[in-house]
Amino acid sequence: MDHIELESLSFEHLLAVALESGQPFAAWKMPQENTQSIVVSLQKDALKVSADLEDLPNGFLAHPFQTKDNQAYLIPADIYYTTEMDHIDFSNSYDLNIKERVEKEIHNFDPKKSLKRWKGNMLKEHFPPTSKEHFTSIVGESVRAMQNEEFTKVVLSRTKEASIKDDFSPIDLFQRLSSAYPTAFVSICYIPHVGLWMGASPETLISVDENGVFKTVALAGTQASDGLSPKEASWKSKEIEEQALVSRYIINCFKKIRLREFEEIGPRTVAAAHLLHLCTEFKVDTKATNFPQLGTVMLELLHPTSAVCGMPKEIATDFILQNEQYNRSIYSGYIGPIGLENRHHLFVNLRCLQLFNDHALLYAGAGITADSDPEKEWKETEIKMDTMLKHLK
Ligand SMILES: C=C(O[C@@H]1C=C(C(=O)O)C=C[C@H]1O)C(=O)O
Repeated sequence: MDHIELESLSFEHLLAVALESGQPFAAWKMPQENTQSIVVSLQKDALKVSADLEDLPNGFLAHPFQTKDNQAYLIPADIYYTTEMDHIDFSNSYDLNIKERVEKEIHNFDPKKSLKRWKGNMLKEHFPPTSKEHFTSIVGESVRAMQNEEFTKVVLSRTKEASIKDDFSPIDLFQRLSSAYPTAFVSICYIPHVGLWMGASPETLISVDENGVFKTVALAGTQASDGLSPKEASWKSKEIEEQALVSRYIINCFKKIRLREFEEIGPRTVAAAHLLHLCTEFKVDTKATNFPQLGTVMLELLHPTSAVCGMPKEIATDFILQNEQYNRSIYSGYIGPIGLENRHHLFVNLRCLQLFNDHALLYAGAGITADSDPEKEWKETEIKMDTMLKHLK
């Protein structure tokens, strides 16, 4: 990496430049950390890649829920900056002319002016939002199929429109989410043809830290916290079974690769915004097990987990594709930084929304089993959407 020193540069300044530019970019804040980071690509489009963490350039990866070619979008870190740095890193692959032009653009940009241009880069249309009638009817249909033992679990999701004010600023929303949700992965990412997405995810799909420690979690079961702390929560057998199913799914993935040296912690109750979930954490020391590529291997095996898809995976996927009547795009896919700071951290893209020029589209789903009640599952998607909705206004 080469770098330029910039006086009076702020994270928000760079985020504003990226947002107005129409270039692919992503900015984020990790759970339990205050640092905010941003990568910007200097190419017009994101790269289409297979999610091979060992071979990819550093950047931000975004994988849809479902794809025909199993490819992810990569926003390479041509420009990288965090609130811990006193300079911007430029990837070596660009010549001096481009660096100077970009540097000038950043200097001349007035971040105090209200942002408008970004709206012109938004997608123009989307599938109609899901009606309550449709959602509850497909939940009912899946419950009947599960009572007939056709499958065990399916996660059904839906969308909802919410208006935004004329002077709505994605940057202000990012800052509100960052301070409201210290334990979430707060992110904003723009990919041409995929759109501008923002979210506050509570769920790691996989991470590999700078010491080679691999982690994944089984997160499922949902209740409104209603003022209860995680320690005070109690769970019904439906949620306990639903979460155990996700844990079993992960253990099965370890079994497929004959990996026995994993540590299992939980299940415990964890808080995510105003919600509580059950969570089991799985850890592997990839150095001690001599398995440096475990992150890539598990990513391929895990996604989509039964926390967002179902069991068995193929039947649940078919049920989702045939019944939801919209395209999930990167909702319930995975997103996150790879390679930067010598670590990878990919999160399930949940508690998120997609921005259009005059409104937002919220996404949420709920795990359905043979015991589910359609009305309650609708309610569960409503309270999940509140994570973003509360801060949109
Ligand atoms: C599908 C979502 O969340 C997932 C489903 C959960 C559940 O069914 O209880 C809980 C946490 C997440 O793994 C979502 O937020 O949209």
